Amino acid sequence: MTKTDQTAQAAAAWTPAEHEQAESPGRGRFTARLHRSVQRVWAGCHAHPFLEELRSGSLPLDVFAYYMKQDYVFLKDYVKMFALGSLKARDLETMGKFADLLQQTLNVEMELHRQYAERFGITRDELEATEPAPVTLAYTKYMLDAGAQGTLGDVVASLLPCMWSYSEIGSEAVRLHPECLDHDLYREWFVMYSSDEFRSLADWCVQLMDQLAEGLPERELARLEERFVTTSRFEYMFWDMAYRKAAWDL
Ligand SMILES: Cc1ncc(C[n+]2csc(CCO)c2C)c(N)n1
Repeated sequence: MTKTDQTAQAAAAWTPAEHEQAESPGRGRFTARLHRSVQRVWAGCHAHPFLEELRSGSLPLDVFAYYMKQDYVFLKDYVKMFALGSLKARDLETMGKFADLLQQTLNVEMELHRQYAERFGITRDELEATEPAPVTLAYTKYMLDAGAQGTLGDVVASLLPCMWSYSEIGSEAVRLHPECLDHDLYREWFVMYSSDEFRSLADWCVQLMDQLAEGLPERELARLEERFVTTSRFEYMFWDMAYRKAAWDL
């Protein structure tokens, strides 16, 4: 069996848990539809060998370092989605929330990212000099284009898989594979993405998506769903790119 077959088999065996619960806040209506539409893709992420090995602690350090570098260039563009969120929002509360997220991610989380990377032997210069891999570039440019051309709904539908899937990956890992917290270096990654703070951020974004979808015609809902499915597929490809350390051929 090839790695891809194994991943598909593991994905089929993986059973969704918390996020399927009807009482979860904001998981009603449109976001329930979104979640259903990416079930196979997200299950593929959970079951990807990158995450399996990260959870068991057997992921080679050089593979994680490659992921960290690509993630850093990803974040540089991703935070611009928060700027677009602030620009396209119509009420002060949402404008302020996106402005806070921009400030927090750009000035606090990215600094933490630099410090964490140093523990893997990646210097700040090396991080700054990282050239985006094809998948990183395609993902961020697709997302920024969808956000720039579209409404606040397009911004949120495009950036949501990043937050929601990471929150699900972090909390499911800690719940089902508590040994993921035993690793000296990878522990921090799981602590961050399984935190209550992170979950409330994802919940806020899910609720905002539901509010924005209310009353929209099916034609627009279908476009938002397509954004959400596409960036979810890019999330899967990002894991796969990092695992294979996939870069430009020439
Ligand atoms: C490829 C990729 N996808 C998602 C995340 C997770 N993430 C990045 S920024 C952010 C919101 C602010 O913390 C979240 C959840 C990541 N790091 N890398």
